Amino acid sequence: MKYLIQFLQSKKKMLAFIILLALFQSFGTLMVPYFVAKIIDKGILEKNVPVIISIGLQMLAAAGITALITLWGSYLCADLSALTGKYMREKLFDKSQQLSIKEFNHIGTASMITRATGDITVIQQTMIMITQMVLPTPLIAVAAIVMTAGISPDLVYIPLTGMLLFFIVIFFLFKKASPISKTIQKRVDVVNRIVRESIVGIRVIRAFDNTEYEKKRSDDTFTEYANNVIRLNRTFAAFNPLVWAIMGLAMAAVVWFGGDLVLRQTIQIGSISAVTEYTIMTLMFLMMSAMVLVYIPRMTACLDRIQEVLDINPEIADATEVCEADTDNQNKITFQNVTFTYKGAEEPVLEDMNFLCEQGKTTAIIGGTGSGKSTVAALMLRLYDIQKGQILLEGKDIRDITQHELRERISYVPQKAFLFSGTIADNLRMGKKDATIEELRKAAEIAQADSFINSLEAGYDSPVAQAGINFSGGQKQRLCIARALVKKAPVYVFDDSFSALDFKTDAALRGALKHEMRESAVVIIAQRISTIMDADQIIVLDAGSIAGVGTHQELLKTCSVYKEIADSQLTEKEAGRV
Ligand SMILES: Nc1ncnc2c1ncn2[C@@H]1O[C@H](COP(=O)(O)OP(=O)(O)OP(=O)(O)O)[C@@H](O)[C@H]1O
Repeated sequence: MKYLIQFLQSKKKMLAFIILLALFQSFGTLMVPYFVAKIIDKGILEKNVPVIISIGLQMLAAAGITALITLWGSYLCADLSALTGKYMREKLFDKSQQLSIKEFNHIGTASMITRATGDITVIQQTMIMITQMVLPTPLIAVAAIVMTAGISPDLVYIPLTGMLLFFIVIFFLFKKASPISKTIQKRVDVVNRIVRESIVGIRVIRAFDNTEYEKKRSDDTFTEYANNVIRLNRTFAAFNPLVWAIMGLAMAAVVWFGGDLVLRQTIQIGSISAVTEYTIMTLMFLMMSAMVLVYIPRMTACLDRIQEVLDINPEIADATEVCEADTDNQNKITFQNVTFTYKGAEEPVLEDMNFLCEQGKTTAIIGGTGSGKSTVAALMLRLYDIQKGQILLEGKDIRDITQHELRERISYVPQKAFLFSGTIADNLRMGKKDATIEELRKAAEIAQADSFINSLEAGYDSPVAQAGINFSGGQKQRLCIARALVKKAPVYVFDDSFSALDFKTDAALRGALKHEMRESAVVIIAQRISTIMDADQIIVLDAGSIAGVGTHQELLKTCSVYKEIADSQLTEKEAGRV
């Protein structure tokens, strides 16, 4: 609720104007019964045609003006609701960019998507309903009571009793509907997760012939959701006839008691029609409000879920006093006694790591699955903060420079090749918005992607589907490498980025990289020895510790872990031992 209040405070004038329009709308709505009463009493009963015409015209004008005011109010309400959605989505997006990977994972992708889409839509729709249906209700109720009292104080008890009965019904309705509304919103998260998994994992589901199991899983989830919605609708099904009964009783009471007053000549006959209309109108607005109010627990549940994300204090934040990296420093990345443990893990994933990546040199990191290679890359980018030691970029602790500067100075190719929808050129320009087509071509040539891009009909303007699914694994990897190369940076990190390339392309790419990257430090993480055997230094990781550092030939002699990997992958001749 805090963020909604914050937003509404910034839109005070607009809100005040909407309330003012609601006031006029309520007044205008109540004017119609007033004119009807007057037409009956002064025109029809007295057979005075000019009065009928004159009051009829006044009535027409009042109805027309009220309609225009209502239209204006609706327009502003829709605007306010759209702006609320925009504000909340922008805030959520900004926050999602600040959260650490751990914090993001804690919320979960499916839930994050539901919060940014469905939850905000619920808030927007409920806001429109509140401003249009709930806001005028107290104004109409008070004005109707006052106007009824003006006609006859004796008849005031009828709308008051009607309202009292109505509130009793509402109280029980709320008690039953609120928990169901809250449950429905929670179930939406589960529905989204199941739908997302069954769409993203469609290939695996089909490959494992798991369709029946998935169908049952989604059926159960959808049924649970539907059952809750049915329960809510049933509750309302009982509500509607009750309210209509109250309205009918109120009308009968007005005619009964009003008729008696007319016979005693205390009020005129037209007044009965006015009081009936006031009573019905008040109860109708109350009924609409009640229907909207049932959505409020759902809206507050959505607001709470958004607030939960926005209130997270990102664990990785820039220091209050930051310094700039020393661009002349040749020691591009330094790990000094680095120890890192993932939250919740018992053992450190990396322990007491020391190494240096120098300008113009290629540092390779090799090791078995789960030995901590990708974690090293993540730590360089400060996706996690280390518990012990220091990581330096150009001589400065990465916690002392801004995250923006750090990530500006490192160009990174992730292990899992990911492309965004758009064109190839859009994707390549991610790290350098103003890169010329020549720059794109050059990067693609180094990444061995130029020839396949040129073979496409639209070349660099060829469309990339969502997540790059219209490209093969190897093509995606080459495009991701080209994307990283377009960005000029003193440090390049390739996290297992050559794994989907054939040996020939891998070799051609490494040759081109060596030639082009003389001014930068290059870090290549790999599982294949052939990818890294000509690196200037190779770091061998074994269960989070450095088992050896040196060149290929040195490690063959000194590091048993490396020798084991080499023996399993290369022939004697390939390993350079003969
Ligand atoms: N977000 C995480 N939370 C907890 N543990 C993690 C997380 N990411 C990785 N790990 C654990 O840290 C260890 C090292 O993972 P890492 O991804 O760095 O290994 P890797 O050497 O790159 O493996 P691979 O070659 O299979 O990609 C693994 O045991 C893994 O289970």
